[in-house]
Amino acid sequence: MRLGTPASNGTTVDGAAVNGYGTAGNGHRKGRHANGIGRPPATTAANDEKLVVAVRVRPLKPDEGEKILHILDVKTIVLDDDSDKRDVLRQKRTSEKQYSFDFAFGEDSSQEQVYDLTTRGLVRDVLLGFNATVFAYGATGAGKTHTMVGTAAEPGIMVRALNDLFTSIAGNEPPHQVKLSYLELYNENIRDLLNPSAGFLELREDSGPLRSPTVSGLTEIEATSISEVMGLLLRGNKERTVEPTAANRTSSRSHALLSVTVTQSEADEKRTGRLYMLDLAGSERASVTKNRGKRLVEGAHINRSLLALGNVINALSGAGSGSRYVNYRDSKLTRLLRNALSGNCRTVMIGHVSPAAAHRDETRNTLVYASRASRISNKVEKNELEVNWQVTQYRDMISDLRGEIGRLKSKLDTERPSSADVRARASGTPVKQLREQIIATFREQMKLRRRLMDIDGHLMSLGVEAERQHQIISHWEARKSKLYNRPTSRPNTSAGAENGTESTVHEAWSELSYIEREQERYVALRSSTLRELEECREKAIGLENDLPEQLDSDTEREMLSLLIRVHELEADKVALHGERLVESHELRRRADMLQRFHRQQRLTDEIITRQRHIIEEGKIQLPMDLLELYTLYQQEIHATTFSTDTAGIPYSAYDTLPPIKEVDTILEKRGYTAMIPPSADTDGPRTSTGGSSSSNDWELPRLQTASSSYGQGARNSSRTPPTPPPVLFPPIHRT
Ligand SMILES: Nc1ncnc2c1ncn2[C@@H]1O[C@H](COP(=O)(O)OP(=O)(O)OP(=O)(O)O)[C@@H](O)[C@H]1O
Repeated sequence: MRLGTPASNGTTVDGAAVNGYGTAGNGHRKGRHANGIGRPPATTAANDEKLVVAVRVRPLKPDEGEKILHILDVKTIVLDDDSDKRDVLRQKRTSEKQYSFDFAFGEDSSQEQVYDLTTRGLVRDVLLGFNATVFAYGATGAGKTHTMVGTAAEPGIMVRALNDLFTSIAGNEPPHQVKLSYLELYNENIRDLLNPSAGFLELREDSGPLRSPTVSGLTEIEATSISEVMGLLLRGNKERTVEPTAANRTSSRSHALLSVTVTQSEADEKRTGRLYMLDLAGSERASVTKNRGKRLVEGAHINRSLLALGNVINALSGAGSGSRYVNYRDSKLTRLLRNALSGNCRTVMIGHVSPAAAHRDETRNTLVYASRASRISNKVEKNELEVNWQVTQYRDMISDLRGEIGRLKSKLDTERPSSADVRARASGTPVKQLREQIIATFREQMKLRRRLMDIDGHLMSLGVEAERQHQIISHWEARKSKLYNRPTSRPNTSAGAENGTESTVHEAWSELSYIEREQERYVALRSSTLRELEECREKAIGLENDLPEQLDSDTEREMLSLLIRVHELEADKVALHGERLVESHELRRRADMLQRFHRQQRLTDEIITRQRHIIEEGKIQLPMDLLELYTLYQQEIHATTFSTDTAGIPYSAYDTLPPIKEVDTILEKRGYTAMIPPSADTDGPRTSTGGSSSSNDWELPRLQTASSSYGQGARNSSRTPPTPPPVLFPPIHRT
């Protein structure tokens, strides 16, 4: 079954429509919510929701010696990183590095503080119908289990969240349904912690375009009280694979995922939110854990899955140049977390570090990892709220009208009790038949319209997904220079992939084939639905045309016209919903396109800049026409100097533009000189922020080479010592 859904037969439901892992909570309604919290309709389309990143420092143990970490303020951690001291050239530089996060928790932070600032809000969101995830990351022995599970005296996030949840829903009408599932991922095998005898469970992906993860046969238990839910949690925790290692006497050797689903049903509405709480196994170095044999194999699995998670975080955070394919398939952990990291879910990551000098490397890695993670943003589709809110308004209007019809109906009955003939006709005559036929055709129309809307929505998702796959393929082709050297053709799938990148492209092609087949199927479905709808509409018009001749009184006419109006409004409501959906899809498509253009532009700028350095260094005489083109290009740069880029960052390329004297001269003649700032050394070594940590393993090498001396430094090389290269315009990684 899909992770966290009650189905037990392994079947899946369409993520967008029902309860897919990581998909948006789906029951929204107007005004007050069940927990009494009112939420105004969101006014934006899909919102970029940054992943919230917190880091917690565990207390230093008595035998751990020197401390290398301290908390500067509520957001900043300072690491005394002596790695630079080993570097003779950098010995004079400060060895302290600052890392900033959404929250920094010191050694004396309490379980309550950590819960309040990281997870309490998520519980509220889940009750509003959103999905949310909180996960603990860090080296082995850094305090993850302490934060997530805790002890009886100091309960952790899982216990507090469940407590909060039950307190919030107590006494609510209609009552909430709370379901719990708890699994562990041990050596790439999934075990049901609530039913360990079930053996290893299979992780599947459903057939929808979102490919939502589904764990086949996972138990989901309904809990009606806090004591029941605590019993389940305790039971699950006892089943976790925990072993002593040299680094931690009670080291969790598995990743544990607790999923809590909260549903509230009222009339025909259903609101579902999910909270995922994840205690990851610790990243570790064999030399620290002194692991051998089985422990070493476990460690390798843990590290592999965490590396895959690191790569996903790296790719999602946009590190390196250009867009990168986000490969979730390298481990079950990333496949399980796919929607939590990239989908429609609010996510909080709590990094854990030890303050001891002995764990310096692990600590630095975690801090860099967490810095990367803080660049990720998730799209949480609040727009659904807005659409649903408007739909609810229509529904209110319709129910008002229905009330009016009821009143009219009784008026009709009471005002004409004496006329037996009229009564007889009203209860079994053409007017009644007509009315029923009209209702039936409208209902049919509604059904068809809804179907059409679903089809359109699905087709659009497929279109967006196809575009994404095309993008992956064209990146790969560009990298391989295939765009220029040979015609594009689909790789021979039977030949097998040569390397990791190619296998990614093979996946993209197969995904694309699947999408194309789906598109064909849905286009055919759309045409037949449209045909049916047209027939139904014609039938309704025919019935309406018959009406006036059959009606005897003004009240009857009024009643029927109101009836029709009700259905018209219902039709408008569905159409509005559809249009909104179309708009939000279109916005997403355009945002993707803009991003793509933006990346292209940055690449072009980078290429031009590099070429200009070569020209500068080689003192190459430019042909006049190229000089003219450079001049035009420079003018364009001027024109956009004070504009804003798509990410809202003022786009100012000129301050980093390496000057070409001839172009500058031409510009000067055209009156632009005043706008050219002096060439500045803007890319000096940055050592004091986490995001720019030089010890970042994931960062791709910068495009400019350290050996190239250019700009002011190059031209004045006889007078001044070489300076570090300025940032080329515009920095590519700023997207
Ligand atoms: N904030 C804290 N306050 C007090 N004790 C802590 C804190 N954090 C961790 N500890 C203690 O440190 C030890 C290691 O912590 P814990 O087991 O939570 O680490 P872990 O990161 O989950 O390790 P592993 O990945 O090996 O499971 C435990 O004895 C725990 O009680």
